[in-house]
Amino acid sequence: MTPRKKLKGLVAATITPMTPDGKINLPVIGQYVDYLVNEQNVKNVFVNGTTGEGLSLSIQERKQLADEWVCQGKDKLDHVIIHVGALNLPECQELARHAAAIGAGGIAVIAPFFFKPTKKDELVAFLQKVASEAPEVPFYYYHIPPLTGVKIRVEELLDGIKAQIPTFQGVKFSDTDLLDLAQCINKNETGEFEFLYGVDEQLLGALAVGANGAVGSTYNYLGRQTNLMLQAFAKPDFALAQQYQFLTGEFLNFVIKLGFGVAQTKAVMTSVSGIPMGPPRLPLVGASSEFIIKAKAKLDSIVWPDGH
Ligand SMILES: CC(=O)N[C@@H]([C@@H](O)[C@H](O)[C@H](O)CO)[C@@H](O)CC(=O)C(=O)O
Repeated sequence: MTPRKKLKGLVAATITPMTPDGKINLPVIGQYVDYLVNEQNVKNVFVNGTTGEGLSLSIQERKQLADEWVCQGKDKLDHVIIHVGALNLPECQELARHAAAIGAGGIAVIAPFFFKPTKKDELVAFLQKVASEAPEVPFYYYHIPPLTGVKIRVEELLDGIKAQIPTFQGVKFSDTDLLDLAQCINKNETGEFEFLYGVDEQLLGALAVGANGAVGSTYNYLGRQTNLMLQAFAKPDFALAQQYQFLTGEFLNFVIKLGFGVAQTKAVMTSVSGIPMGPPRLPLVGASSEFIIKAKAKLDSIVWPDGH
């Protein structure tokens, strides 16, 4: 495999822009790339994941989106990771082959969650069959037990993983179990794997136990501020890093109480960036106008430590 720039820092979990009648709105992706790079200082993306409603899209739509992100991101983005997880193995494999063919910087896979793997070996066997379809592409396991219900601990999964999945590169860790994350990082003595944290409201805790970076929905519109938190942490200026985390937490705590998910993320991103993200796809339903007004007012009321 060609050596690549290590993935660290922020990764935006991309939203899938849709037209008012529910089709994929590919033409806005070029503008979206520029917005992430120029306004949010975010140069990595995770496409077709949870925020991207990947599991609500057809295989054809997922391929179109992957193509467009790779194409529009060329010479602008550092890493384009494509989520290729699905409920059945052939579709995952097809998407993995496609991601390899278009030159994606990485692929990621969630655990299948209708018939669920219950043991580590079952999960690894599934992941291995997907990874081997893209033998030159760095592979990430996407751990998101609140949505998949698959609670196999990652520190257990890591044992011997390289022998079975030579392309294994790391984990997108979307769980609040910082004990599991810390054990993974402790085992990763040589630093061969990357751990990208996925619960934005507690990223600082994950950084403290050694996460390399983060993948999340809020980095679409709070990337600039979260980057300042990463800088403060690296300095180190923990008091400043805490201020940023408290403020992003204040916003998320506010919207979570109102009811917050992918549909609401689409609405917030539309109002902050001006890029029309459109409605979500059923079974998700669009955010209410009351939510949009309150969320925007809350965001606007926050005074960030850098004065913006
Ligand atoms: C359950 C969920 O959607 N989690 C988000 C978070 O970024 C989440 O939106 C944020 O922490 C706010 O709760 C990400 O982990 C999901 C993600 O990275 C993805 O879209 O694949």
